[in-house]
Amino acid sequence: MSLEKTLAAWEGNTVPRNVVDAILVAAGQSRRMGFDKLFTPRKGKTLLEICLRRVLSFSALGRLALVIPAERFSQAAALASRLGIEQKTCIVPGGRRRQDSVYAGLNALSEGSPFVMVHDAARPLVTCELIERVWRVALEVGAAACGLPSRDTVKEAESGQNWVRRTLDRSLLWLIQTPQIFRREILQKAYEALMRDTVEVTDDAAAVERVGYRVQLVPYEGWNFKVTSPPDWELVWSLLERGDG
Ligand SMILES: Nc1ccn([C@@H]2O[C@H](COP(=O)(O)OP(=O)(O)OP(=O)(O)O)[C@@H](O)[C@H]2O)c(=O)n1
Ligand SMILES: C[C@](O)(CO)[C@H](O)COP(=O)(O)O
Repeated sequence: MSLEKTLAAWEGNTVPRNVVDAILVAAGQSRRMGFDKLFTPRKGKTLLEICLRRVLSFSALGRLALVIPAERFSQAAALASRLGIEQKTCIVPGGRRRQDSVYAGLNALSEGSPFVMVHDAARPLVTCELIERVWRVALEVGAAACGLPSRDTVKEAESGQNWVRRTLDRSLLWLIQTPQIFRREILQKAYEALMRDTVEVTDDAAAVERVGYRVQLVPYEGWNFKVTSPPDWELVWSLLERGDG
């Protein structure tokens, strides 16, 4: 569906279909966790499956690039088949850095829907409502990222040391998360430049910012943390098992 038709459908309160392609990055090495946090099952479920099901509940979803470690191909293919999403899904081997994995996903989805969402599979508590909120903003302004306004005081330290250099104005600081949604051409341009310039970024919005686009932040206070180290593993499963996540 074209951008114009998408906007018209949205204004007419019809939920448009197939307008946001998604890149779900799941090709990290889980070094801080110490075991593969996305593919290791607990009571028969993996965080990857939980996250994927939540992304699939977004009704505007088009195609999906599932970016995984190459050696997990058969597991990912079995999951896609169990969920009945083989037609809409490309399973893509990831790269060394997160940005290489996103770029691999983007290339696999070339010439698709007018918007592309990037989401970390390591944030399995994402909800359909959150994705919709981010998308509404992206639809309006072209580039949107979910985040949490800082609730703590944030200090900058001396490089490599624990001495405080200064205290930052926290009213301006956000902790950035995914999902992040962009007009396709914006993300494409940003990633082409990133790869050409051999620059490293830690999120997709940073790639977009550096080629001159403005990204609007979407505040979210719900659970959407990145499952990174062992305490997060316990927390995420207890939230899921209690039905709170
Ligand atoms: N080369 C990479 C690195 C990260 N990711 C994905 O990007 C998300 C955010 O990364 P993080 O949770 O920090 O995962 P890891 O890279 O696996 O963690 P670590 O740095 O501890 O190894 C995760 O869904 C991860 O699978 C990826 O697809 N490809
Ligand atoms: C994209 C991200 O989730 C934003 O918080 C985060 O930066 C990814 O972390 P990584 O350490 O770069 O994998």
